Amino acid sequence: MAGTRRIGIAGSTGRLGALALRLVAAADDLEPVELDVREGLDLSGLDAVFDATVLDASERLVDAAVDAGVPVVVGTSGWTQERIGDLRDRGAEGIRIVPNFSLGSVLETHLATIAARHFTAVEVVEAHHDRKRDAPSGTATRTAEAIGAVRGFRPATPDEPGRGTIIAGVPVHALRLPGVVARQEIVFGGTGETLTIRHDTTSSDSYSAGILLALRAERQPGVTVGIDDLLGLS
Ligand SMILES: NC(=O)C1=CN([C@@H]2O[C@H](COP(=O)(O)OP(=O)(O)OC[C@H]3O[C@@H](n4cnc5c(N)ncnc54)[C@H](OP(=O)(O)O)[C@@H]3O)[C@@H](O)[C@H]2O)C=CC1
Ligand SMILES: O=C(O)C1=N[C@H](C(=O)O)C[C@H](O)C1
Repeated sequence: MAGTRRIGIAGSTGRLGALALRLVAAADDLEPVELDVREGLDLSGLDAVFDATVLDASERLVDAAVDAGVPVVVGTSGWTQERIGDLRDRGAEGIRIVPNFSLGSVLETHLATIAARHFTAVEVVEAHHDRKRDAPSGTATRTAEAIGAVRGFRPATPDEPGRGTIIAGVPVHALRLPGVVARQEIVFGGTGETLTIRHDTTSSDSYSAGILLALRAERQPGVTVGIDDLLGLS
């Protein structure tokens, strides 16, 4: 269709990719093209790519997109600060890595950066469905990094078995259970009080608005993490 932007969708057979495929197919201004990253990385004719695969495939896809000058919205979790730093060093442009597309989750992490100015002790507990392949979640990792950036690196006292994965000085605990979609609690401990910030994903519909916002956003220079800028939060 004239005037539509062609969006390559990698991982369109999976939960997140199938949602993106439906959203893009239903949008008047976007046209979906299903991509199987296992079969090749030809991105010609695409205006942007949406990635919802696994980390290894995601990294290869983003490398190919950087070479081809095609913008990418990455939904796949597991991108480390180090790998994002490598992309920036390569001069990557138009890459947006989104740990979580849901408005409530983005706000939860943002609110945690405010609380982090006032509390020195904090732990994160995330829960996801039992088909999730990675742990801790991309959202919990990003949350811990965002808290760590406010507090400065302060090693958590208990770096020992049974006390979670320490990310940017913050212990992160991961549960994988049937019956759960996604949930995250950020618990701050202070003098005679705790503050808990909790977000519940009850349906993957929560990702829809953020996916479309990211796909329709103007191409950003360099590498952007999250959709905070698109929500007026940064
Ligand atoms: N940012 C966000 O808001 C969200 C992020 N996610 C993240 O998105 C990613 C996908 O999640 P989800 O959709 O639940 O996962 P699924 O397991 O449902 O889907 C994974 C998709 O990746 C494809 N795939 C698997 N291995 C490879 C490979 N080696 N090369 C190419 N493609 C591959 C699968 O294809 P096939 O079917 O052929 O195996 C499938 O299409 C995860 O990292 C998850 O954490 C999930 C939800 C929200
Ligand atoms: O795999 C999932 O389901 C999700 N993955 C993302 C993550 O790792 O944080 C986002 C959301 O929590 C759902």
